[in-house]
Amino acid sequence: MIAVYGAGGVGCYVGGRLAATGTPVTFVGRARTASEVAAHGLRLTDYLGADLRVDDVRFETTPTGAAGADLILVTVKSAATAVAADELASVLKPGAVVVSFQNGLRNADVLRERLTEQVVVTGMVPFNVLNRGGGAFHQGTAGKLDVQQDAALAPYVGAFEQAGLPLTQHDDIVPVQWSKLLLNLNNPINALSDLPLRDELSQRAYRRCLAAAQAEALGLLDAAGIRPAQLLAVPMHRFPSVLRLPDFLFRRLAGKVLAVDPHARTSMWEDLEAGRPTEIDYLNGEVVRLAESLGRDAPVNRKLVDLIRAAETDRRSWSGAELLRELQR
Ligand SMILES: NC(=O)C1=CN([C@@H]2O[C@H](COP(=O)(O)OP(=O)(O)OC[C@H]3O[C@@H](n4cnc5c(N)ncnc54)[C@H](OP(=O)(O)O)[C@@H]3O)[C@@H](O)[C@H]2O)C=CC1
Ligand SMILES: CC(C)(CO)C(=O)C(=O)O
Repeated sequence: MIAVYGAGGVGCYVGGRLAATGTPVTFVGRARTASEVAAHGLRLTDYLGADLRVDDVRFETTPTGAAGADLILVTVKSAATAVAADELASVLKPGAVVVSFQNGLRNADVLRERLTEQVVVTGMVPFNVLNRGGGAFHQGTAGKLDVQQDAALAPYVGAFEQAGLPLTQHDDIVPVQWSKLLLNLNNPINALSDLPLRDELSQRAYRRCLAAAQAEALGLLDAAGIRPAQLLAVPMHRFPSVLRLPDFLFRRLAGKVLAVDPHARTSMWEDLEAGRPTEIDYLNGEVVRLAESLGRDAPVNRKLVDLIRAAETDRRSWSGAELLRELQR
């Protein structure tokens, strides 16, 4: 049996796709999600036109829902990982395989520290999941699932393939995680813009903010000897120059980036909207930490951390020009 621990956007979508193709899945999450799913079942759609339903969903609201699971997909937000790990430690059987399908760099380590009798594998979800409400979840952008190569995953490879979400196994997942983090540097910009991703990325001023955050991070990664993996058609080190292009050229050369669901936003926008703490410390905060470890500074990413911290208590929306000015100060 597979358990999803933290059944929200990513968990309901990935677990739902597995369940829709006949894999037994138990979802563990909050009561509000449980009642939505009890009322409507799960509906999983994607940008390619897939439209799947799961009517009979096993949804539990206590950690014991994961007891007996052979594979556990952890999909809580980063700040909730330590608590989830402690809860899992009290119910999981020895030898169970736990995959972190979370953003950031350190969630799998947090799980590993606490789940000493289980096998913890680092994973990464490259695509966007939109929670449409009423048990409906939509994959808005392309991408498969990335994981650290591990023999313990062998029994589950077929199920993911059948679900249309094959696992790409990597010898070293760290450069993949850093590349995803470079993309996630947009999360605070998107959240501060208060716009859907497509509208935000259509505007050069916001893209210049992202280019500044990425260029800063890329310089630090270079100094640290870390080479981010290539996730999309363009190598990561060329992203800032593509982002800085005028709108008409950007549309022509990187139009695919804008072919995202018109309603899709980042998970950080969802957190601000719901009044929850964000993952800013685990995303742009990692760039600030990397700078500190090198005896350097990361003023653009530090400013984005500060702006999101402020927005967590007192929210306002920023135009692209305003945000760019603030980051250049
Ligand atoms: N959304 C997206 O498009 C993408 C997100 N990601 C990453 O995936 C991870 C998950 O994100 P996302 O799915 O958006 O997050 P969500 O907030 O939608 O889902 C997480 C769910 O887990 C619940 N939860 C937290 N702690 C526990 C617990 N101890 N037991 C049971 N349930 C718990 C949360 O409830 P509560 O809110 O009450 O804490 C929430 O309902 C993050 O790291 C995110 O950055 C990666 C790619 C895309
Ligand atoms: C896929 C992406 C980059 C944007 O939705 C994301 O990871 C997030 O929202 O956290």
